[in-house]
Amino acid sequence: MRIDVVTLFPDFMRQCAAVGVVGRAQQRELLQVETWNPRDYATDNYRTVDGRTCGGGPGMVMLVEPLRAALKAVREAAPEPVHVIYLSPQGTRLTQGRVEALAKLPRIALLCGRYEGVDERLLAHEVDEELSIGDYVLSGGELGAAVIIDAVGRLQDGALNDAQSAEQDSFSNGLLDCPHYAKPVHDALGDVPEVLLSGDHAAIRRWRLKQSLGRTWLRRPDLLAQRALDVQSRALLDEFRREHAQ
Ligand SMILES: CN1CCN(C(=O)c2nonc2N)CC1
Repeated sequence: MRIDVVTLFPDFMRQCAAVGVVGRAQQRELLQVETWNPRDYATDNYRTVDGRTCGGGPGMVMLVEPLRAALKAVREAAPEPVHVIYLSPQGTRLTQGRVEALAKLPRIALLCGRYEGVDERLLAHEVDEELSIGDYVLSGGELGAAVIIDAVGRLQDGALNDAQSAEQDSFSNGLLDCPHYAKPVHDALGDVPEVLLSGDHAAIRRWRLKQSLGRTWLRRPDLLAQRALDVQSRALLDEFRREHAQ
């Protein structure tokens, strides 16, 4: 998969994509991340990329032309069609389901706005999707782009080793993750739950599912409402609720 990032801070984005699982995915050529700076497509000697907002008011707006020229270069850089995403609080909230769909595409481009944002005409004609990483205001789209690069990059086949992919499965079923423990088994802070030391893999799977269901019920009931539970999950959640009520 190829991800092209249009950003005024290419070094920052390259560093974000160079570490950990995503960095390894790039080394293994499972993922390619390229950056494009709109300043390189500005038409004046000052490499201007922003202008005063029409109608007055504070702040500046990113100009159409440098971004349009940068996106043209992105599209021409490889043959596959590009799905262009603009990061913005006005976008659809990013979910794991959307991440999994994006991870299957051959290419995406991430447009990172700064200042007050991007001229609406550019968004209307060049952007396929607006996505938000949350209901808060950042200084630019780069952190949202980094989130997408990480979440999508780690899903590329071969990016995660077997142990890590287990962790991913526990969330991708729409539930919060279960608790995790490492050594020592007994610690001043408490003990590791007995079932995890039992070697009974069926019991461990049940315990982890029960904890995920219970945590989701307690912390994110909205996620649970979106999800049909099978007979076993319903029974495990009822058990958790009874124990929690005591
Ligand atoms: C112009 N710029 C404003 C700030 N911004 C965000 O707050 C944001 N991006 O993705 N989710 C978000 N929330 C990115 C775009």
